Amino acid sequence: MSTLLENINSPADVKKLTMPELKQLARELREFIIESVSKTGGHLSSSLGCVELAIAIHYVFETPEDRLIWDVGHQAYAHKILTGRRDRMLTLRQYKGLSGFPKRSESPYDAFGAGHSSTSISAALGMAVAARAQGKTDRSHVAVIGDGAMTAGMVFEALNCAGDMKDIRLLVILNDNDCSISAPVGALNKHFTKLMSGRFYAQARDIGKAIVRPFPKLFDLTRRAEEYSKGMVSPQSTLFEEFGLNYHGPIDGHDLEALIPVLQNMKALPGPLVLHVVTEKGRGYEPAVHNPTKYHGISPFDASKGLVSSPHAKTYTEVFSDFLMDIAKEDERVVAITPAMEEGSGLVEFARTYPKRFFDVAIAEQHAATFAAGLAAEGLKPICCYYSTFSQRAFDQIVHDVALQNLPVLFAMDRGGLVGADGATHHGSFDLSFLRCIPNIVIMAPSNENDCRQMLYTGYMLDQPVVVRYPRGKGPGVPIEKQMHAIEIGKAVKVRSCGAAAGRRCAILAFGSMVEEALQIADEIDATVYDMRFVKPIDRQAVTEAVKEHDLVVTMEENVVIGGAGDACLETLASEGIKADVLQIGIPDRFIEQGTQMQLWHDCGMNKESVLKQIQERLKLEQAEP
Ligand SMILES: Cc1ncc(C[n+]2csc(CCOP(=O)(O)OP(=O)(O)O)c2C)c(N)n1
Ligand SMILES: CC(=O)[C@@H](O)[C@H](O)COP(=O)(O)O
Ligand SMILES: [Mg+2]
Repeated sequence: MSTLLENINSPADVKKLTMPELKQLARELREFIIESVSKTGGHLSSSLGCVELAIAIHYVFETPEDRLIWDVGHQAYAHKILTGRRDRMLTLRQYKGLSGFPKRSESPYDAFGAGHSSTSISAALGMAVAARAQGKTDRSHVAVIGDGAMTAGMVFEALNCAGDMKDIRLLVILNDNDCSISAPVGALNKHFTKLMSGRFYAQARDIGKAIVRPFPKLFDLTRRAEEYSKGMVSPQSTLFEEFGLNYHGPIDGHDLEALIPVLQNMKALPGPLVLHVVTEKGRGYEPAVHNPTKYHGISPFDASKGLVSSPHAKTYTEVFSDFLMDIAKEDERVVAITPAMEEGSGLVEFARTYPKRFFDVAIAEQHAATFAAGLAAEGLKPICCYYSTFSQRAFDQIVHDVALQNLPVLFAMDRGGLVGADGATHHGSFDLSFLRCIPNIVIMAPSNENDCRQMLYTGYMLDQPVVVRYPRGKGPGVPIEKQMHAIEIGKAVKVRSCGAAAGRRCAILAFGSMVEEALQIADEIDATVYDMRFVKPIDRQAVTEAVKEHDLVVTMEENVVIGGAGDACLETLASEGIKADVLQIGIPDRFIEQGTQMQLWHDCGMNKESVLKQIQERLKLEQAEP
């Protein structure tokens, strides 16, 4: 039987539908998303919550001419499906497939790329100002942003700027599902909760329906919409109004009969506007409604059974989590900070056991670093947990507030390297480069689970800023010593020596996640391998020794080559006046898309076979030289 969804190839097809058909479309979209994400994995709960929003926006606005921006972009699956990408949804987040986020190069309907949160209002404002400058006075600019994403400082920078501009066409849709990845935190959430009080919510629905027909002339419409908004807002002023934006809502974000007329009316209004919609994360899939956090970002699963967890070797995140629990028990000065990544960073048990020593500061990476600096300045032992990619936001705070004052903040830097399906926006490709240049910081990169634990302990013991950087997922599975001990700072370990009979001698200086692969390569060509352990301070002795005793030195790291750990080796050699043949393996100077970690290593020339080939070519070349 042919379904409505099968005949939707663009928003123009959505516009032709009647209200009952639009409702039917919402049901079909949900079924499709559940079925499709169960095969590909992805951000299920958030996308299920945005089905009606996507339908209503495409029904009312003239996308792609009207600009639509999804904040973070993890909730945009319905948008992707409605804008001609239904047939490719099974390639979502796969190598060379559809991105899990909106992406300008993927579709003209993706007005702005995303992945990191809280950028949508700034970008939409920029577009609105550009439209004004170009005389495109009819063009609308819509930013859809979640209650979680609203907590980031950047949003307030954007609102501060927007509220002062009355002659632009900007509509911010606050998609409030009372949930970030974890439970929402902070004062802003309380403000939203107040606005969601039942009385105003009910009123909004009625008004939304009341103004659906007949459409009044523009002037009347504007006046009525203004009155309507005044009637809807709570007696106390909303934060948005204080910023100078015209606030409407809250309304039911699953009620197409309310959403569509309200959006139609707001489309006609000038100036910066906010529409507050209330949605349910995971809507339509009971396990996700019941546990939206668990179903926020998921691997493929059996939709009939839901997610089933199976026993597995410890991930680096779990190793960190165990360390944190052990050290927190010993030292009550230990506190942990996360910018909204409690689950992903392995902090659930700590938060439950030590609620007063746990700080989810919402999506506020910058604040997290300076907050940690303040805690450290007063003698606490803050452990600040970042995903590498999100720590990019905190660069100045790490430099100016932590490192410059040499404060003992331990940064647990998770997801260092290529993360897989989230792709270009989420790879932890740059941290070694941008952290290594900061004075006072010690940077360690474990090559296995036990080193990770001991390095975290070493970092905790030091009286200065420390980064322990580890990858997403599992390590090689070595036994983990319960006993913790500090390791020698700046000391590499030679983990394999090439045999006396080796011809052209090769040494691999490997960092973190690349050590295991370096050992496999070394077995094939009989090479020496150093587990460098420290990116800063680099083990100068190991680097010079490797060069003196070998014909070729190879550096291997899961970071961009530019400015990375390999460059630290080259700088050492240059400062000693030593010339050497060094082959640098790492992430090349381009953005890497999504795929499995293995596919991406291959793509970057970092997998075993490609590295072997590069080494062999270099060794042959050397041999050929007189
Ligand atoms: C800068 C940054 N920090 C952290 C994240 C991880 N992250 C992705 S979605 C999300 C929660 C967003 O909550 P909300 O905006 O309310 O969207 P919902 O999933 O509830 O629809 C977080 C913390 C991110 N994408 N970007
Ligand atoms: C959308 C977003 O930024 C997060 O949900 C991210 O996808 C989580 O990644 P992990 O799966 O590595 O925790
Ligand atoms: Mg939310």
